[in-house]
Amino acid sequence: MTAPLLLTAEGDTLFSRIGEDRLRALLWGFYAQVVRDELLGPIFRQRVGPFPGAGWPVHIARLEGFWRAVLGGPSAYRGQPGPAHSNLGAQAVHFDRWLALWQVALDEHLDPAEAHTMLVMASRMRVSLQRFALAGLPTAGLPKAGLAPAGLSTEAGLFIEEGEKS
Ligand code: HEM
Repeated sequence: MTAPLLLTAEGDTLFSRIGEDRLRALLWGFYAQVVRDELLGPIFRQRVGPFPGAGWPVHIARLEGFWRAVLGGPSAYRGQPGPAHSNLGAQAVHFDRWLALWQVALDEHLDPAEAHTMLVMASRMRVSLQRFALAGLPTAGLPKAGLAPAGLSTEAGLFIEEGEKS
C-alpha cells in the first residue's frame, strides 16, 4: 500500500510548510549532486554551464518558481517543462537517476512526509517529461488548458494531471 500524499488545509500549503529557505537549499543541494553524477552531469554542464556559476542561478530560480507553483505557493513561473526536455538526449535511464538523486536530496532536506510527497510528484511528472524527451519534440495534441488545479500554472498542473492518469 502506498502512503497517501501529504494533505493540507486551505491556506496551509506544502510550500508554506517547507518554506523558501528549505526549498532553495533542497534545489541547490540536489543540483550540486546532479552535476557530479557521471550520467547526468555532462548534460547539465553542457546545457547550463559550470556549477554553480554560468546559468545555474537562473536555472535554479526557474526551478524554484516551478516548485513554488506545484506546492501551492506564490510563483511567477510560466515556463514549459516539456519542451525544455525535448532535445537533451535524455532517456529512461536518465530519469531513473534523476529521481534517485532527487530522493536522496529530499530525504536530506525535508521531513519524511514532505519528502515522500515531492518524490511522488516528481515521479508523476516524469511520465510527461520522458514522453517529451523520447519524442525529441513537443508532443502534439497534449491538453494545454483546463487541467490545472486552482493555483497551479497550466504547465505545472498538466504534469500532475498527466501523472495521475497513469
Ligand atoms: C521528473 C524529473 C524531472 C523534473 C521534474 C524536471 C523539471 C525541470 C524543470 C521544471 C525545468 C525548467 C523548464 C523551464 O521552464 O525552462 C527543467 C529544465 C531542465 N531539465 Fe529537467 N526535470 C526532470 C528530469 C530531467 C532529466 C532526466 C534531465 C536530463 C538528463 C533534465 C535536464 C534538464 C535541463 C538540462 C534543463 C534546462 C533546460 C534549458 O534551460 O536549457 N531534467 N527541468
